[in-house]
Amino acid sequence: MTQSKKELRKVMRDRLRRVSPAGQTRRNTAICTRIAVLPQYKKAGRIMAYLNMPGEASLDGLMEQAIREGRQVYVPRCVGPGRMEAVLLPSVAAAETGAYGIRTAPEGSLAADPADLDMILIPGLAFDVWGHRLGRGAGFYDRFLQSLRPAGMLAVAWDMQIVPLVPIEAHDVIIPSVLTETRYITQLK
Ligand SMILES: Nc1nc2c(c(=O)[nH]1)N(C=O)[C@@H](CNc1ccc(C(=O)N[C@@H](CCC(=O)O)C(=O)O)cc1)CN2
Ligand SMILES: Nc1ncnc2c1ncn2[C@@H]1O[C@H](COP(=O)(O)OP(=O)(O)OP(=O)(O)O)[C@@H](O)[C@H]1O
Repeated sequence: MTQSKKELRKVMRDRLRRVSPAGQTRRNTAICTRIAVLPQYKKAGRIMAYLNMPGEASLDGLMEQAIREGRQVYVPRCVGPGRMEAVLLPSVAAAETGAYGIRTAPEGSLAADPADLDMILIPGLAFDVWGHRLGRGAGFYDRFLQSLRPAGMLAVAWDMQIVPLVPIEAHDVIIPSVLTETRYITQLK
């Protein structure tokens, strides 16, 4: 791994730690509202989102709403070194603590065929306007997204996570669109 990825992770962790709970809530509410009105989201019957770790935008409100609307919502479950699955979440309240202390779907939840997902909402520590993503350094999303359609992928972040340039390596998957509380940056035509 390049040293600069490591350095940027540290900078981002420090920056994200400083956001007040009220500031987080305000940003998260705006983000959930903005995703909910996207045409692509409105059409999506099978959505992969994520249960946030500290310093990530929370999609809990959006996921609850989507489940109430009868859509299938999936979240990551770590199943091996660098390998994850998308497992069906019956409700946000039903989430249990899994690997790395991250909430995930209860034991025995069905895994999706990743190719069947209409939309994949992707967390990260930092993104740039070219869709480069800095993750937590285990390569879970790079492997998971490797052979999937870019059109269904949407990165989700707070404004402060958009940086001038994310250092990338050959295996890094480009995420064609990024949504924040104020911006929607897309490479898609
Ligand atoms: N909300 C959420 N869920 C997710 C991810 C994510 O980024 N966000 N993941 C996306 O990948 C997977 C989990 N990935 C993780 C990767 C690393 C660490 C972690 O704790 N890393 C250590 C350093 C490890 C090391 O280098 O030895 C650390 O951050 O201190 C945690 C989760 C699956 N679920
Ligand atoms: N498609 C892949 N095939 C094999 N190895 C991979 C692949 N993608 C990433 N890796 C390996 O995984 C490790 C972590 O990659 P990287 O630093 O890009 O993770 P990340 O995207 O920041 O993490 P995460 O997706 O877990 O948030 C690297 O050592 C890389 O070589």
